[in-house]
Amino acid sequence: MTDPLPIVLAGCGPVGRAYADLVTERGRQHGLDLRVVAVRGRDRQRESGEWEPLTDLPALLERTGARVFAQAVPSDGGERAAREALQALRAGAHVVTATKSHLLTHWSELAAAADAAGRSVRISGATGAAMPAGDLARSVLRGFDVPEVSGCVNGTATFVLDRLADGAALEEAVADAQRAGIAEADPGNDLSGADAATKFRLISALLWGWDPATTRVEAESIATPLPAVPAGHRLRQVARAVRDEPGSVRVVLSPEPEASPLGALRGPEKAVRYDCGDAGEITVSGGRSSPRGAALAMIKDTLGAVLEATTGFR
Ligand SMILES: NC(=O)C1=CN([C@@H]2O[C@H](COP(=O)(O)OP(=O)(O)OC[C@H]3O[C@@H](n4cnc5c(N)ncnc54)[C@H](OP(=O)(O)O)[C@@H]3O)[C@@H](O)[C@H]2O)C=CC1
Ligand SMILES: N[C@@H](CC=O)C(=O)O
Repeated sequence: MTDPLPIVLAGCGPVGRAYADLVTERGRQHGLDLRVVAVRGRDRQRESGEWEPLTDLPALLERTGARVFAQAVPSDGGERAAREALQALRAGAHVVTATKSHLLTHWSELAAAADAAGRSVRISGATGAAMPAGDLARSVLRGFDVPEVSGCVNGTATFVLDRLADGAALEEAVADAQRAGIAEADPGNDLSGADAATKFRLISALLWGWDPATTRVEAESIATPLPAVPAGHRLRQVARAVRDEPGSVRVVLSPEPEASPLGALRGPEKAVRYDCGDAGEITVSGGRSSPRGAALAMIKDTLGAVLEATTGFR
């Protein structure tokens, strides 16, 4: 077993709690002594015992000797997520995040801070929960010269489209997705394609170095009545980016053959298909779309950040 590896965790909602519950046990399986030494909420934090008022993050990171800063705070565009991730990198901690919004706005700044500090930013939890689509884009397909990537990365959309095809009303299908813990409390970004576009802006950044802040999005919303679908096909919310059309992500409702990787998805399943040119097509699918799935993705990233000598987003 290694020396203790202290972790400061921001966010104790469903994802943060599942991460805190599992990270020590999963670390031990790999010979690492991972310990969450402090948890931070909106206005409060807990080091040991009682919750206390929130203090300055850099001082907390220094006092605890944190090696990892794990983020599972709302993807609501607030400036605090970006500020704290930058503070953590400058303090010498790796950043592992399921939070998406600051990655869209501060990608370049985070990459520069991570490279300067020799630390990683790992974002699997933000690019499809437990499905390792981000890992393929980040490192696994290196050298394959990928010209195109497409996929269904919003579990709510796949679930809702199938329920609508079976005759359910939109409100009923969305309520079912919320009860199943897939749809957000405000499902607007799930239905409009904005969440799928966000994940593809991040995947394209990992794959081709595009800056998510300047990536343009065109997205088609799920709304009834749905377009007609040929026999043997299922309607899917498909996100797509093409290497030779830099800085552009499209999300469309597309009929996919039932036997194809995207048409065959069921419930909240997700899949990403990488066209790898001469290496052929590679599709990754599955992985739980849930708070526990996102927490496990963060744990995988924590182990990767600590065990692998990479810096920045790659
Ligand atoms: N749920 C899922 O399946 C998935 C979620 N994600 C992402 O994971 C993140 C966490 O999601 P979830 O666990 O549902 O939690 P929430 O997004 O509901 O966040 C709740 C936690 O964040 C804390 N919080 C609220 N505002 C801030 C802030 N400004 N700074 C720091 N902490 C804050 C709250 O503190 P307090 O307790 O004090 O109120 C609470 O502990 C989100 O960004 C989400 O998009 C990613 C993939 C899948
Ligand atoms: N609401 C999202 C959850 C994860 O990002 C989805 O439906 O995929």
